[in-house]
Amino acid sequence: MSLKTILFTCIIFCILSLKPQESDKTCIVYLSRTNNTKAVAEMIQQEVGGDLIPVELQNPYPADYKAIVKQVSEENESGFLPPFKIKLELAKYNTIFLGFPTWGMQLPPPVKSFLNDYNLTGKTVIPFNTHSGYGLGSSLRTIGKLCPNSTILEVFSIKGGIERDGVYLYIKEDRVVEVKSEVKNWLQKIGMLR
Ligand SMILES: Cc1cc2nc3c(=O)[nH]c(=O)nc-3n(C[C@H](O)[C@H](O)[C@H](O)COP(=O)(O)O)c2cc1C
Repeated sequence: MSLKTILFTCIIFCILSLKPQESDKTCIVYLSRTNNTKAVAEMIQQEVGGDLIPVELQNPYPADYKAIVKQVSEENESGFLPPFKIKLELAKYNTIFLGFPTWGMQLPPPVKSFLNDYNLTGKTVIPFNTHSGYGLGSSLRTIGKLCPNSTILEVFSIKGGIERDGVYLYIKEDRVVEVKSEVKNWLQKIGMLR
């Protein structure tokens, strides 16, 4: 083998080993009604890359706040899991950021559907959340129960809107800078920054 061929082989080998493998792929699955959780999802994507995957349902929730609160409460009571509009292709992702608002101090029913329908065994799940000031409720315990064979990293949770009081998107203008910095610190802490 000539020196040229050996050099060429070495260069190709180096390029291939630098290319991210299929199993290194990241996605950011998120549920968002008034775009606060979406804003955080986009900040995460800006820092770590990955595919943004919004949760879309076969039957969207009502626009009216009182009506959605009532429906969610009934679904939590009955254990109804709302079906997704399309089947997601998650096999290629090894790291899944999972974003959701707090609904009724619980994990929203569509996120329960997600964890029930998709097998996340062996994957790293990174939860993030927005709420109107009351925190995560029982969400994290439910995530732990529904993905017992995943590695779950530390959650990021921050105040978003207060739809009840007519405050929809709260993560905007000056608050974007603050939240971006908190997102970056969290990503650093959990070892997700390159
Ligand atoms: C049906 C429903 C129930 C909610 N329940 C709670 C709650 O229990 N605790 C809380 O802090 N916020 C609650 N919120 C407020 C949202 O968690 C908060 O506005 C969040 O930032 C919305 O995220 P989004 O803009 O991504 O939809 C609720 C909102 C809705 C629509």
